[in-house]
Amino acid sequence: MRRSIFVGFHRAASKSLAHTTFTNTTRDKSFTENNAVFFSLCLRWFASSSSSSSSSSVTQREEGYNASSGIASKSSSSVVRCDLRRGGEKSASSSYSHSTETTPTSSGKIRSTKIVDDDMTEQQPKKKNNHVVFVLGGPGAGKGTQCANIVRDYNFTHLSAGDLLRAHMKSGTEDGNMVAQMIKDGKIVPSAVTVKLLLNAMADSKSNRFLIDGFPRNKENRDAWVSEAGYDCDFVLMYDCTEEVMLERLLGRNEGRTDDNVESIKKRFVTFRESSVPVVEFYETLGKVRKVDAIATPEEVYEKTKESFAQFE
Ligand SMILES: Nc1ncnc2c1ncn2[C@@H]1O[C@H](COP(=O)(O)OP(=O)(O)O)[C@@H](O)[C@H]1O
Ligand SMILES: O=c1ccn([C@@H]2O[C@H](COP(=O)(O)OP(=O)(O)O)[C@@H](O)[C@H]2O)c(=O)[nH]1
Repeated sequence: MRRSIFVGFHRAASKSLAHTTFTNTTRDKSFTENNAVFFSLCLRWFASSSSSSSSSSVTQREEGYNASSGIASKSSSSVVRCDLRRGGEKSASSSYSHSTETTPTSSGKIRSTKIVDDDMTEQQPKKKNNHVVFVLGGPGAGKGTQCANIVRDYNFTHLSAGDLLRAHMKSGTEDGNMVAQMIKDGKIVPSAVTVKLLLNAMADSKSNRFLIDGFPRNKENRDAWVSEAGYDCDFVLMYDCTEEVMLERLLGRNEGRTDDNVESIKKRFVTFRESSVPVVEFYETLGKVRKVDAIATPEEVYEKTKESFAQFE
């Protein structure tokens, strides 16, 4: 990691020098040359300091960089894994900060992507043969209904994050009680809990095709997933529906759920708008979203859905 920061710094410095050299007037050339000497000394100092573990100033530089870019260091990501094994009680916001796009400067972006990639390949061997489709859409959009069709026709295993959480809340543990209250309030359960449940369910399955229904519900969920699973989804299947239609469907669902009442539904809609829509938008920037109009009949919605699964026939 230090090496990649050094390379990034070297590139940024070289770029800055090149820019200065080609744009300044002759009068400024001596200043530019002095600058070059200064930068060169800095680089030498930086390189020698990087190789010495006792240099506090370089460590501060590195920590400061990580803090501003939101990149978890190697040591912090291993702490997260320990927490997951223990039961994931740590709050999601403090556990996960892996990200590739939060770095404030453009030169930082290049460096941060490299660091994340290094961490992934070194610590998280990718399970390249797993296919994961995230199934998203507002509450009541018809995700579960369509997942049942996909499972029947394309040999996928359906993992509903909501169902896993509802089973967990019945455990009677402190964690389970917390989940029960969060579901009633339409809040998003900490990523550590949900990711652990999902990965455990996947580990128990012989399948390598998974429909993960109702997850990730926010960007933090997604980052936690990538951090722990070591890979992202193949694509996101997004069921697009109006709140009016979803409300009607939810009130007619009759599955005895604690959150299918008007008060909870309104809260779930707010959570969906504020937290889940942004994660869909994030995946849109990656070109991974396949949107399906969910207002039509279940059969019509499935006809559209099938277009995304041709590769799995
Ligand atoms: N296209 C559709 N048209 C009408 N009702 C639907 C449609 N899709 C699902 N439903 C019904 O709406 C309710 C919510 O569907 P569900 O699949 O449970 O949604 P989600 O998993 O997105 O919360 C269920 O009662 C289901 O039978
Ligand atoms: O990844 C998830 C999935 C679900 N939930 C919680 O479980 C509830 C029900 O989710 P589910 O997907 O079962 O139902 P939907 O609201 O989509 O119909 C949500 O409102 C959240 O409180 C969560 O916190 N994280």
